Amino acid sequence: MLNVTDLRSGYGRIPILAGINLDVKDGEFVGILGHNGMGKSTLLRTLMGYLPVTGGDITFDGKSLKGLSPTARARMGIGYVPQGREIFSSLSVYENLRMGCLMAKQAEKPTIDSILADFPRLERLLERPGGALSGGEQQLLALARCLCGGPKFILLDEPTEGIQPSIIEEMIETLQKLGRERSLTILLVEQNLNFITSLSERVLILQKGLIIREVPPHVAKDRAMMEEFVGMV
Ligand SMILES: Nc1ncnc2c1ncn2[C@@H]1O[C@H](COP(=O)(O)OP(=O)(O)OP(=O)(O)O)[C@@H](O)[C@H]1O
Repeated sequence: MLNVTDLRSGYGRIPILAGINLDVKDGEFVGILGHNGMGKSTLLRTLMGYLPVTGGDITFDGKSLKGLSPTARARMGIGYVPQGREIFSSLSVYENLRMGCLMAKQAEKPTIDSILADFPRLERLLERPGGALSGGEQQLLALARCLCGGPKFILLDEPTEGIQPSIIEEMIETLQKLGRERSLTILLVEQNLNFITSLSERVLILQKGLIIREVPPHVAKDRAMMEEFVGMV
């Protein structure tokens, strides 16, 4: 589905991604683990087209994404939930979901009804302004809004940041269910070991703009092994 070869990108003349190689197959959940500042968000922004590729290539379903706008990539079926959620805080939960449908030209009511069936917590908050939700509820809304666009592949940037543990568990269950029911493929970047290992079939370690190794989830789950092998925890 996604194939990334020797990908380079950065901000102006500052290089951040230094040659990323990565494959994500149809239906896979792949996690990328890395400390602050290692380039996780930069990778997702580059895959979505918000940052220019300065070297290498990205192909999605066999087509190169180079030079395509974020909107064109969204139309190809790539969804993006950025770090910090970026929901519309003055619009209600329902209006936020409508925006997700509008941007993707999806039929509104059936799409929202079907998404809400997987997000019972949001169903109780439909009239509330997005800005009046808790951090975890906003994260669920950002994910639900992204799903309104009908993506087949989702880029998820640190969904657990600043979120209480009970909602993290709910998010894990929701994503597992969505993966099964909607045959989604997910590339997730995170610092939360429990979240990433609960969801990912493979965990890749990103350090200084490079994927330095792949670890199976059972190794990533083991804090002592992670400390010893990767210097991560
Ligand atoms: N707009 C920007 N202009 C210049 N440098 C930036 C910009 N955004 C990020 N950087 C730098 O790029 C590097 C990688 O940042 P990035 O946000 O990709 O890291 P990250 O792994 O996602 O970290 P975090 O978990 O803190 O979000 C950092 O050194 C950061 O300071």
